[in-house]
Amino acid sequence: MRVLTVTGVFNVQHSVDGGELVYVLTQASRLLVGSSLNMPDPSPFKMTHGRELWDLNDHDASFGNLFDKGMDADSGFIMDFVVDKCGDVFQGISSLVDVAGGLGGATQVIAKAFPHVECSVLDLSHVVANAPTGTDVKYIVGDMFESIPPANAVFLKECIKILKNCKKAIPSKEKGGKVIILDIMVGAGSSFINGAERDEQEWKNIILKAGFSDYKIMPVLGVRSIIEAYT
Ligand SMILES: C[S@@+](CC[C@H](N)C(=O)[O-])C[C@H]1O[C@@H](n2cnc3c(N)ncnc32)[C@H](O)[C@@H]1O
Repeated sequence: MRVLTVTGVFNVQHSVDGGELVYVLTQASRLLVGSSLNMPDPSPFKMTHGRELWDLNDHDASFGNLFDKGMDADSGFIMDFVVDKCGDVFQGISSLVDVAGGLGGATQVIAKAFPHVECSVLDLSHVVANAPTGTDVKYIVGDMFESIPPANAVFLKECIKILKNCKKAIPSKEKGGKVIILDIMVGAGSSFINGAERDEQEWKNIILKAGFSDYKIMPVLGVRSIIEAYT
């Protein structure tokens, strides 16, 4: 809700009795609302397609392809800003694996900007099958829940479920190891992931709970930030 408030979809008001915050529609979000505000369960996506998003990607090749290309385009766009504003993050790294990196839109930008970094993408077989060939990026088929190939740095964009696995794949901070997370952050450091909002304190909790000892946050563009986590 905080993301939607910052981006103008809702306004926040205090309730008349001064108690809980109340979210109200803005002129923009009124355009999105039909006759009812009730959100159906199962989700509209599942009702339309018969499966949740991630399920469909695997079962419908043309939909999966479209989704992967969309993510790829978004990664290419945002990574130009990351390299420009937070390029230091990739200095001193010798190898990097982009976990669940899709078609490698982000990794391709990193590989071009930092040719000394040996870059790989880890993703599922049906995604890697469509990955570009003839580039400096290596594509690895694998399951991030099982294991992550060892690298100096692990890169995650919009996929933080497997932080503990990522920690196992990198060396210590002293040896240059880090996990680099690119995700959405709003306002004074809160973020939105798969429907959950996280402010800086919540990020800190997640990172420390995953066993990391320290972290650093750098804003990139709009609501996106880079978060570095160290062992
Ligand atoms: C939201 S997309 C993100 C793609 C890419 N990181 C980006 O931002 O452009 C999620 C990716 O996770 C991959 N994925 C899902 N489950 C996975 C698993 N168990 N192991 C490896 N990759 C997985 C999907 O195939 C998909 O490419």
